[in-house]
This record gives sequence, structure tokens and C-alpha cells, in this order.
Amino acid sequence: MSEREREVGEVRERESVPLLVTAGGKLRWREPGSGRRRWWWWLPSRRRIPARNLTSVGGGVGRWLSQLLTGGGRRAEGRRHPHLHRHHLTYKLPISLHQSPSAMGELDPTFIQEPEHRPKPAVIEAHGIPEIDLSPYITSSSSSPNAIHDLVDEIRDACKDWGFFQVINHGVPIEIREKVQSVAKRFFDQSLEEKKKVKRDEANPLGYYDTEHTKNVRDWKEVFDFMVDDPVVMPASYDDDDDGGTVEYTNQWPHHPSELREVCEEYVKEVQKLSNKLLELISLSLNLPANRLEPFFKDQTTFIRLNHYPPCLAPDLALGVGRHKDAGVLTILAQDDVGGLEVKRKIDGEWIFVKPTPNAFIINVGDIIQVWSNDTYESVEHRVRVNSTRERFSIPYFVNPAPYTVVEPLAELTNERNPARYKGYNWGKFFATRKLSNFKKLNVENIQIYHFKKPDEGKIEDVVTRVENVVI
Ligand SMILES: O=C(O)CCC(=O)C(=O)O
Ligand SMILES: [Fe+2]
Repeated sequence: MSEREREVGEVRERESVPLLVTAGGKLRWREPGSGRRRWWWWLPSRRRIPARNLTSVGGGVGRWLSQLLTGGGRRAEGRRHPHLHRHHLTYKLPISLHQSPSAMGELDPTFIQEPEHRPKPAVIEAHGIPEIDLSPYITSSSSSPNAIHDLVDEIRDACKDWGFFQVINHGVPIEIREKVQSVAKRFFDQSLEEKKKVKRDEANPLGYYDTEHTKNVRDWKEVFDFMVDDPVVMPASYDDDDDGGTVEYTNQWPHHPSELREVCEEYVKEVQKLSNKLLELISLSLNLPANRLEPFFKDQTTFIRLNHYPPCLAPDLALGVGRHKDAGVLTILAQDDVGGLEVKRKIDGEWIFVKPTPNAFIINVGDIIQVWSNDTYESVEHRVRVNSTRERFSIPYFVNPAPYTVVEPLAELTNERNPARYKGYNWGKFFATRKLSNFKKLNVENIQIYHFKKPDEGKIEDVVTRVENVVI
């Protein structure tokens, strides 16, 4: 453990420290342990802060506060500030953000989004994504063909207009979902040391980690990943032309909480049924036979992620997950009642907050459906905002095909007038490349489906960006 990590760890193991932040730019607190009064100018300039929102001012507040409490940056201490006045705001510095210390107690610059990608202070709820009742297809045994027809129409509209929808009456028992949520919380509540016993690494991307990067900016979250098929045999080489052998991805189950594995496997069994039904409905909505997509899942690379988003000192600078599209077929997301997911509305590019609906699942089509449908449906950008007071949990179930699948537009959906818009790509290599680039900050863009997009007209040049050019 480095000197710096040790300091951060020691501070976080203490109780949280109530901070008094003055609108004039002063911050007061009692030193943890000794109870000594301390204060600090936290505003380097004469600018006043809007007292209602501590974190809306100054890029480095989070970094600065943690430096302050870890003994760094003594320079400003003790200087009087000409604009101090009496307006006070009490702010709890979430040192106990993780009951256990973790690398995320401070906002280091790797978390900070470029200004144009930061969440806006106001949340837009608008009418939100469509809510679809699946009972005609799932929970009732004798639905009329009309009811199913209407449902398929709803799915088609939702996929076209939003790329996202919520489902209710989906057949997944609520108790099972609650059990996973509760065991996930217990897992993340443990010490970092305990969680790191199952940490992922470059060779095996399954298990725990808190350093995921989306578009090369670190996400304010920690996760635990596991796969439905275990083990999964993946290509060892990222080079499209190279048969570089295979590697195995294997689930790493922690000893604590001991029931995590069993509960997760029970959850998988239930969500798998929902996933099959959704794939059927989506096939029908593309005027294909219900079972058209089934062969792609004889083996699967479907994985489940337990997400924990701790409270964040600077929720206007960082994101729980940066803007991205999901690379796979479908995502079936369970979110808790805190909320944070935002979807980029297709009509105007506004970020729309997805209001939590108890016991609903949020479904989005991923990049593979975009390619299979030859752009009839589009995978839509989304992101997760965090907040300064409440931790949030979510569980995405990423439905992915067999690693050896060549992803390309389905023959039935292309013709002379609507030729295939993508060159086929090997899913296993794509997936492995993505996993690697999410693992650490790289200097280049992550691999994306548009790297496989064919030129619109007439151009013969090869537009495929080779995988080895993307990962360096
Ligand atoms: O936590 C969420 O609401 C969404 C997470 C997400 O988009 C992802 O992990 O791909
Ligand atoms: Fe996502």
C-alpha cells in the first residue's frame, strides 16, 4: 500500500466529519479524534458560492477536501477571507462513504468529466421512456393474438423511438430480485481488502473492481461481474486476422457473503427466462420468426454486474458511468429507488432521467441489435449521474451471444435497396477488447461498432479499424 493510500484509508476508517461550509468560502470542522477546531478557506477566489450547492463551484472541491483531511495542501490554512459572512451550510463529508476504505473516497482528476459531458444541475424527467406491460406474453396463459400483436407494436415503437423501455409484469419474482439487492449491498459494505480477494485483472475480467473507465474517464462506482456460462472460452488475441488461441474467463465467487453465489445463480435462472421472451418479442417486432435469434445463444457471453455507486462529493463533475452505448444484444437492468440513469433522447439529444419504477426492469437494445437490424433499431447513449448523499445500487444483465458469433446484419433484413451497413465482426474479439479498454485508461478511443460500418456510397476503401489499432 502506498503512503497516500494508507493516509486515505486511515481517514476513511473514522466516522464521517460534519463540515460547516460558509457561503463566504470558509469551511470548518473538528478534527476527527482530537476534536480540535479547524478551518480552511476553500475558495481560492473571491467568488461567492451558492450555498445550496457546495459542489457546484470550483473543479477541485472534492480533491481539495480530501487533501485537506489527509493532511495535504496546508498552504491556505489560516488565511482570513474578506468575504466571510454568517451564512452557513452544514455538509457531511462522506468519509464513511465506504464503511470500508476504498480508492474512491476522494475525487482525483481521473474521475473528472470534460465540461461538456458533466451532468446538468437540473434533472429532466419529461415523459420518460415507455412502460410496457408484458403480461400478454409472459404471465397470462391465454392471451388473444390481438393482445400479443399490440404488445409487439409497443416494443417496435419503443425500440425505434427510444431504444429504451421499462417492463412490468415481467415474471421475475420480486423476492429473488430483493435477495440479490440485499446480498450485493452486503458484499460492497465489506472492506476493500476483502473485496479485492476476488478482484479482476487483465487476464480474467470477472470479479470485483473499482477502476472501470468509460471513454477513458474513471467511473464513480465499484462493481462485481460474473458470467452466466462458466467458464467461457474467449479468444486470446485481439487481432482480427490472428488465431491466437483462447483463454478462459472464470467466475470468482467471494467467501463472504457466503450466499452471494447461490442468490445470483437463482436470479440468473429467472432473468434468463425474461431475456428469452424479450428476444422473441424483438424478433417478432422485426417481422422475423420468434425463435430467429435463439441459435446465437447456444453458448453465451452474457454477464451480470452488481453496481455500487457511493455518494460522491462532486456529483456535478463526475459520473457513475460515463456516456456510452451497451455493446451487446440487450440489457435488462434492475435499479433501486435512488435513480441516476439518464438516457439520451433521440429526438433532441436531451439527457432524460429514468425515474425508478418499483419492480420494473429497464430494457435497452445494444449495439448488436443495431447491427443485426441493419440500423432499424439503434443502441442509445446513456449514463449514470451520482449524488452527494445516497448510495445507489443497480444490476444490469448484459445479454450477449456466443463468443464465436460473427455479428452482421441479418440476411432477411437486408436487400438490394437496403444493403448491409456493417461488415461482420467477431464478437469474442470485440468483447475482449472492450473489456481490456474498460480496465485501464488508454490514449485511444474504445472499439465501437461504427469502426465496422461500411462506407455509405461508392467508396471501396476498407473502413474497418483493426482491433490492434484501437488497443495499445
Ligand atoms: O446503473 C445503471 O443505471 C446503468 C449502468 C449501465 O449503463 C452499464 O453498466 O452499462
Ligand atoms: Fe450501459
